[in-house]
Amino acid sequence: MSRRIAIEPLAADVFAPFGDVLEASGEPDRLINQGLCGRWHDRARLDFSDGRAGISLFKAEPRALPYSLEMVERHPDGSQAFLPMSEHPFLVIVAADDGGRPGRPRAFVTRSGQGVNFHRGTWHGVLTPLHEPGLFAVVDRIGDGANLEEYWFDEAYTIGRRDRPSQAD
Ligand SMILES: NC(=O)N[C@@H](O)C(=O)O
Ligand code: NI
Repeated sequence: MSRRIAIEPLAADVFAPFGDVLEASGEPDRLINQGLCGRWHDRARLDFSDGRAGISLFKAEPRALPYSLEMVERHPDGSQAFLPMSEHPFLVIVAADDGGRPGRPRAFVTRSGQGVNFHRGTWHGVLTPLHEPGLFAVVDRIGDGANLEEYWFDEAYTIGRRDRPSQAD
């Protein structure tokens, strides 16, 4: 099977097996602050085996497309959320688990204003901005242990350009 992977637009239903899509879309769950603010309430499953939730700031180098995916990782002890602090789209790569190894990855591109929360133990690519500044708030587990399992592919996958449908598999 081809090692080229087409990029799909991020959608909550498609992403559901891997995590949550965070976006202020549709009607808010609550109107607060004298009706001047919509609240999309409790939209991500935070899950930590022990330790606590923390918020860190990541400033990552933008990547160019096509992107060579050499590895994915997972965090067995906690979920991890990528919340962009700019309006730019970014690349989100995930893979289902197949007997302790990642299956064929899937690649998504966000729309401006979308963030993601990987469920605990979900195979994912590391934070992958596509534009400067690659500035994100990251909500993940603060605690003991590495909480990190990496898987390096024998052969890299090529994450294609969305505007080149010929790369679709
Ligand atoms: N290692 C780290 O803090 N970040 C990664 O988990 C990542 O997914 O980018
Ligand atoms: Ni991670």
